[in-house]
Amino acid sequence: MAEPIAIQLNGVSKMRKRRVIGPIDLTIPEGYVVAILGHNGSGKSTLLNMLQQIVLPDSGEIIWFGQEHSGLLPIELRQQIGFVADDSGLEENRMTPQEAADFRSHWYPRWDMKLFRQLMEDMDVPSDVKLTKMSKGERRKFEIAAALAARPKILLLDEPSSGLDPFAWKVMVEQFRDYMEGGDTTILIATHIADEVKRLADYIVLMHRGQVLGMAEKDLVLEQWKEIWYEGELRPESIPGVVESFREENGLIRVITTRVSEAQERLELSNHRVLQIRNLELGEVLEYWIAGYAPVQWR
Ligand SMILES: Nc1ncnc2c1ncn2[C@@H]1O[C@H](COP(=O)(O)OP(=O)(O)OP(=O)(O)O)[C@@H](O)[C@H]1O
Repeated sequence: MAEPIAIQLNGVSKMRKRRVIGPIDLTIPEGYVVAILGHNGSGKSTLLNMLQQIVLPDSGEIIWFGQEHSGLLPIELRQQIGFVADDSGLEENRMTPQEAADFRSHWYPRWDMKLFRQLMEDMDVPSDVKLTKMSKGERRKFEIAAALAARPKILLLDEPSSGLDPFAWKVMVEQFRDYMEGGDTTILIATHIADEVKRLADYIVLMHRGQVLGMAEKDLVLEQWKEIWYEGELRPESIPGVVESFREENGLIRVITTRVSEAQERLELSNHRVLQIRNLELGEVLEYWIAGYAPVQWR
């Protein structure tokens, strides 16, 4: 049976002053965490804001759980979408966290006040301070707690850990993981934090200059790219999957390959000694992906 789809974007685009975002074609399967990655200004927030209808697309269609909606999204659907925006809204500024939670509980039918209070306690957020008087990190923690307490089916997170200290970051990651275990929630998370991607994401979507370059399984992205150092004269071009090679000052050859087992076999069969193999870091892989070397297994 085909996997249920949470969100499908068909040719969605938005004209910005400096660049066009899109047209974006993207299918987000239900029940997974999808990390949206890309350089500053690549269009991640615009994409999330278009989903949330904070920004209206100029063209294209967005299909939610198999249904297209023209105009504003129906209330029943909006109530299933949680959002942690890049910058917090103003309307709750003069409220304390509890007042804001009471306010939101009227909007979200599945609101869980017990969970809200528990998360606020776990993240050590002051409860008697107005939101506007909170530090950036405290406010962010409140937004995360409130987004989860709404028990959404879809959670849109725009750099949720921005401003969090490492301890709060760990608690946040655990909360998202716990929440995911409980059901079929779909999370879209725009982030620059490699550890967040490693610990949370199932899939990676890479954006570059307004375009979606592709979507791939995180494990594939992190496991496929290797750097190999070897001794000998074998020409790097004859090694499978090599995308770049370097001759080191000590005479060793260093190659970057996406087909490590075949590369190793080729080296062993021709009696070349492999001295070291390392996984590329996420940032390095993304740069190769942007340069045109996409992960081989596409969705
Ligand atoms: N409100 C706006 N009005 C006009 N242009 C905008 C607006 N918001 C963003 N842009 C432009 O749209 C492009 C994409 O911006 P966006 O904020 O979506 O990128 P991003 O990938 O989220 O970046 P970052 O990693 O810095 O948060 C940029 O060129 C930006 O200057």
